[in-house]
Amino acid sequence: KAPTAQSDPPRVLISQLFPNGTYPAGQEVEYVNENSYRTTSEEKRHLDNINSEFLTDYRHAAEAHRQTRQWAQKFIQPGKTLTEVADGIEDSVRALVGHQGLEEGDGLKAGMGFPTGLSINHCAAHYNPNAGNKTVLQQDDVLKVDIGVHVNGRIVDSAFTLAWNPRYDPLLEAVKAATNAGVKEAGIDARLGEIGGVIQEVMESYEVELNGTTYPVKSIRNLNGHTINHYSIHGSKSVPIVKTNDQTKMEEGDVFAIETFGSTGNGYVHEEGEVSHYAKRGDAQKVDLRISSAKSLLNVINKNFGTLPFCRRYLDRLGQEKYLLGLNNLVANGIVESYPPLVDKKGSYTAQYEHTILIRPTVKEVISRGDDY
Ligand SMILES: O=S(=O)(c1cccs1)N(Cc1ccc(F)cc1)Cc1ncn[nH]1
Ligand SMILES: [Mn+2]
Ligand SMILES: [Mn+2]
Ligand SMILES: [Mn+2]
Repeated sequence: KAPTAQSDPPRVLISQLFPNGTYPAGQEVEYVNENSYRTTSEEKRHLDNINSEFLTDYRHAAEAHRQTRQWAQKFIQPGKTLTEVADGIEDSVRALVGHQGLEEGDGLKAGMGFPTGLSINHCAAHYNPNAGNKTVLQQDDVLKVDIGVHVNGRIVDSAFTLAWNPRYDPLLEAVKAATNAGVKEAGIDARLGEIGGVIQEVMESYEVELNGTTYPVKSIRNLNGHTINHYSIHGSKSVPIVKTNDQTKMEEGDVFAIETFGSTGNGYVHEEGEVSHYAKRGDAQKVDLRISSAKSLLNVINKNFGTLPFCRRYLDRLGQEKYLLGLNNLVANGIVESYPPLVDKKGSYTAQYEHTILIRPTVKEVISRGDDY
């Protein structure tokens, strides 16, 4: 008899839990003021209906995201290694969307949208444990869990923060509230700089006391939300998390990742440490590669990831060995972009919350909304 509930760890296909192929909608929020006509407009509803595959794939990926993260929120505890956490999350996502990603091209059908972000304390983003990493989660750590799930290239990019010492609660509350304020402000014709101002206002109304010193929570001013395109995790528009005079407006059909970061440090990150995250550039021009290992590696990247970001562990699981020289050559040639860890100052603590929202013709849909965040 087909299972009707998710297992622990999650291994039941989402498509099995929703057999008639209709997946749960995210949080749908009506547009307001001069855009309120869109709720009932025939033309806008038509535009929505001809986009039904897009919507189905997005809702499919979002349900896999929610079920994986709700398991992860219980599984992730001090004493676990980052490798165990990354493997647990990625095994679940791939099982739920039905693609292990081991045959050529399988990972392009559905699977991880990008490397699982597992960034600790002053590290805010783009950290994933490379092979041999022995890092064990500690009681006083602040861990950002940033999970990407895609179905047919429709990427859900959503993140949350875990901490086990209650002293960090105000930091996590600040960032959760700031992200929700940004999500609320978003909509058709919303100006990106204005959204940044709303986010910063909420974020910086909090403070956190650590070891007898009170720190104001700062928005990390050089991190931002972004548009998401088909098989592409970062599009042209960036959503600032501090006030700017960017008058660019959100438009019908856009997909945005609204992500905010709070910090007890400088409120500014720089690139530092060993790289795990890579992605083939969308605009990579043809280059005749001299190093054969670079040639064969580019082949593997094209067949398994396309322009989806990947990490070293994803190459390891495909059986690739001694690929670093080739990988660094692809980076040096501008064919592959590297994304080093992004860190604030040593000793500081950073937190992140992120949602993916669809600016649909008729309604704003917070596709990654769950009852957890
Ligand atoms: O910082 S980004 O590079 C960016 C690009 C333009 C505006 S923000 N980045 C996109 C990305 C890049 C590489 C990845 F492996 C995964 C994602 C934001 C992000 N990282 C995690 N979640 N969201
Ligand atoms: Mn498959
Ligand atoms: Mn993310
Ligand atoms: Mn993002």
